Amino acid sequence: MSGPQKIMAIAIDGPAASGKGTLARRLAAKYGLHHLDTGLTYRAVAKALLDKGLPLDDEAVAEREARTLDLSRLDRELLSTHEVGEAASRVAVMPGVRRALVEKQRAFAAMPPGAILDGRDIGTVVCPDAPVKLYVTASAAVRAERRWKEVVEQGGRAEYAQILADVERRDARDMGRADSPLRPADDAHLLDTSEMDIETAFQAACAYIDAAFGR
Ligand SMILES: Nc1ncnc2c1ncn2[C@@H]1O[C@H](COP(=O)(O)OP(=O)(O)OP(=O)(O)O)[C@@H](O)[C@H]1O
Ligand SMILES: Nc1ccn([C@@H]2O[C@H](COP(=O)(O)O)[C@@H](O)[C@H]2O)c(=O)n1
Repeated sequence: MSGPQKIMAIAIDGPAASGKGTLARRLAAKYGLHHLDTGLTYRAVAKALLDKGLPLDDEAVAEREARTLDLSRLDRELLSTHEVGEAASRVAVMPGVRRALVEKQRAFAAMPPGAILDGRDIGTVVCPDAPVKLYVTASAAVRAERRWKEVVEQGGRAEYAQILADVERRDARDMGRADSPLRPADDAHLLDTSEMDIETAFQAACAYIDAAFGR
């Protein structure tokens, strides 16, 4: 008789536009794991407030939205706007919102055979016992350029200087908040992709994960 199935959890954190989502999606496909972009959960709460004309600074109201969030209904395309991202980083400072979302994220992480979660506090708060933690980063200038290219390739208009200012403001808010600030977990593996393309970053992450799991 086989014992209980071992759950494999991989935690990926990093600042805005560092490439953690791109990496997490590819790693989930390679290792056959579920994937949750936890940024979408904060974005969904923010969008619900915006759509209903509710204030972004009322914690009780925002927590109520967070408690009713259905993780199976996160629509990346609808949630990807700049306005929603900004609003998400404002509701993400609220402990009540974080508590509600972290409960849901932990339940997701416990699904067999395992999951990859990416965000800002996965290795430090959501899955502190994850056997593999990656902290993906790149300089603010490189991240802003990646985001600028993304917008232009999708047919949008963007000012590089404006995007750089947005990236820096988001970093300051995410790293400076009192509850669950963005920082690498003490046992996280640092992956600075400033000088890596997507494929090189993916191969570096796979090499680290395979070594951690003794493959
Ligand atoms: N190593 C890389 N080299 C060049 N471009 C990259 C690299 N990694 C990701 N990108 C590109 O940078 C952009 C941002 O990547 P991605 O959305 O994965 O970042 P993120 O950290 O998940 O951002 P956010 O937290 O803001 O959602 C995307 O257009 C992606 O294709
Ligand atoms: N684990 C997380 C994930 C995200 N946030 C906040 O949400 C904002 C939007 O996230 P994106 O990754 O989709 O850009 C982000 O700026 C954070 O404020 C978080 O706090 N914790």
